[in-house]
Amino acid sequence: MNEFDDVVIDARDVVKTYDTGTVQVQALRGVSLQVRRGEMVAIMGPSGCGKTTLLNCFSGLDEFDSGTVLIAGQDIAHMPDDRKTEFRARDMGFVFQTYNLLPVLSAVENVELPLIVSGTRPKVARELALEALDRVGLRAWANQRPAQLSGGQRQRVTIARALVNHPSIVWADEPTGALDSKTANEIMDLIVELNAAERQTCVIVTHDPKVAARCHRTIHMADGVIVREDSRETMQTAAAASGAE
Ligand SMILES: Nc1ncnc2c1ncn2[C@@H]1O[C@H](COP(=O)(O)OP(=O)(O)OP(=O)(O)O)[C@@H](O)[C@H]1O
Repeated sequence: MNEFDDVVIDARDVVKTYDTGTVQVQALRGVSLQVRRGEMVAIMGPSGCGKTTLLNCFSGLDEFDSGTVLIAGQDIAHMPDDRKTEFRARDMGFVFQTYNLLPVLSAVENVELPLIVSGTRPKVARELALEALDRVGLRAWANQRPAQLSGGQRQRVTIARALVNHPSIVWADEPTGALDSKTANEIMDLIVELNAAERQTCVIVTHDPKVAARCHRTIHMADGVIVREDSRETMQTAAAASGAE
């Protein structure tokens, strides 16, 4: 672990209960995880085990009952909402399975949107958005709307939007879930390349052992807790054995 220095995500004993009024579901039952700067960590486990809940709670998108989450030393759960929003906009990028792109906006307008919302001047936002599209190989598609792009291209736009601010942490929930395996592989190439170039910390929820095999380590969850951790080498062997190579 010497190639990574400081801990940027430090979660201790996080408990999260959903209360639907009729039933209470304890989705996280005391989860602790430390992730170091520049690490790519995959979160795997059966459907309903708490992966998305972990991502939402750790990234400050959702509240939790108890425990602590420090991001770069900052206790985001207890930040005032406006500061939390600003912190997320500045330091975090989000990539979801369903692209969450606005259909009426062009690729470049989608990418610049978070910058405009956080107060960047439109001219500067446009330059940064074009530069981000360049990084994902889509500058020539800047004026196309999402419907005019393939699934892989749309996911690239989502990645450009997540990276436009050069965030220190990227949270990805099934980033390749909607893609065929060749395109999924290309998207992972891109994520790995960007991680290597910018030393972003990436937390990736995935069902795909091939995706996990590209990460530095894989955390396995079951029923709201972390049950095991595997190295990249172990996941590469597992991916190969499952025929996923
Ligand atoms: N908004 C909600 N209200 C009530 N229960 C919820 C809510 N969101 C999630 N849950 C429950 O919390 C548990 C964990 O859900 P979560 O979405 O984190 O699982 P997951 O591992 O990401 O699943 P999947 O792989 O299917 O996406 C599940 O039992 C789920 O039904």
